[in-house]
Amino acid sequence: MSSSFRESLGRARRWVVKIGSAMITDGGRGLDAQAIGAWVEQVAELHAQGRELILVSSGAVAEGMRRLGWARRPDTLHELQAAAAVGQMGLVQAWEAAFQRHGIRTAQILLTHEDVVDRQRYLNARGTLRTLTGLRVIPVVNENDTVAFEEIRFGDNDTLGALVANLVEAELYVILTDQKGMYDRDPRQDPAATLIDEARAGDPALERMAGGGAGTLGRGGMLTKVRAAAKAARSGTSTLMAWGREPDVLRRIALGETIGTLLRPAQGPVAARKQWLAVQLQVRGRVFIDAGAARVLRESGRSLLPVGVTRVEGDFVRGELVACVGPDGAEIARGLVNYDAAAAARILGKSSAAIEAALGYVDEPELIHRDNLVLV
Ligand SMILES: Nc1ncnc2c1ncn2[C@@H]1O[C@H](COP(=O)(O)OP(=O)(O)O)[C@@H](O)[C@H]1O
Ligand SMILES: N[C@@H](CCC(=O)OP(=O)(O)O)C(=O)O
Repeated sequence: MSSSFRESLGRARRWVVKIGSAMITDGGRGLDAQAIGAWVEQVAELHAQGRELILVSSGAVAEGMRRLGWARRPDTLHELQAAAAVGQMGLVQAWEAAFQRHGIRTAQILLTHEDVVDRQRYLNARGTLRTLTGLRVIPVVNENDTVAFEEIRFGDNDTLGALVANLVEAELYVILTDQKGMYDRDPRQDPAATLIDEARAGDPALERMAGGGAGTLGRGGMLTKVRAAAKAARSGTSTLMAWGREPDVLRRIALGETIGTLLRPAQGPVAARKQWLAVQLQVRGRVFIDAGAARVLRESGRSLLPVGVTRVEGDFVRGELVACVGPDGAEIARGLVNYDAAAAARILGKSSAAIEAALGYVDEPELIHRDNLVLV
């Protein structure tokens, strides 16, 4: 069962890949261009297969420390922020240069905690990330260290990566770190520690096995990774922790190979995503549907096709949440819409086969896919 799950996970379309400070700076010796080149080559390959990838890259503080000649992670917030500001320049330069060799554009996204917890900003960040991946750009995300106050800092990029996975509803969250995965205890403390192949994300036993306090470069250690996996699971995202220097690590994950530690969500992605969208998102518009469509949504749990829609209201973009309202004015369901308001207005009442003639392109035959639809 596990290996077939790995195989299906390998086919995941949307990935968030987080790379820790120790990995990217070769233990603090400076940005490791060779390692970056190897990851980028693999990301470019997965990207060419039509997948969407978002990188969460640590290393700004570590690279800043190196550039400033500091051997020890500073204690004061302003020194940390200064180091991050210096190092972030090198970080994005390194990613951009490596992706340029494959003709792939990159974008820098710096996020604070507020960008994810505030609904308006949340939608903004989500919309921007989705637009970028839609444009086939690879976003490179880091915490906005220079403006984040101590109390609102993500504090570690493991958590930031999980929240980004929630934002874009990624199927897979890969954490590349300096260990082969998660062990039953800290392998630095006890070389007899054994690697965990698979566990349930959020299992409290995992926290007891995870050591906190990372080395001089990173912040999180294993505890934040375990907690991040639990957060990622809220959107049905599976987390896979693996060694960043493992040859062909991303390619092999994509092939479904058993590598690293897999932390699986208890709920399947569909159920988790439905729950997530019901509580997290704001309704951006309404689509009015006819009696036939209302019946199939209620009774057969099917997707909403444009043919059953009579009118649209609101200014939504693709991927946003809209309410489906029946002929009697009552809300029947909510779901993530596959077309923006203008396109939806042009295809309403039409059969799915007629979408291309109306728009000149087809994103999806459904207006709202049943996986993204919750009855209310
Ligand atoms: N149970 C565990 N399994 C694996 N690593 C652990 C465990 N407990 C603590 N660790 C430590 O966590 C470290 C990885 O975390 P961290 O240094 O924050 O890396 P990163 O920079 O990739 O986020 C490992 O080097 C290891 O010493
Ligand atoms: N924003 C910080 C992230 C620090 C951090 O979380 O590091 P890590 O635990 O190595 O992922 C930086 O770029 O240095």
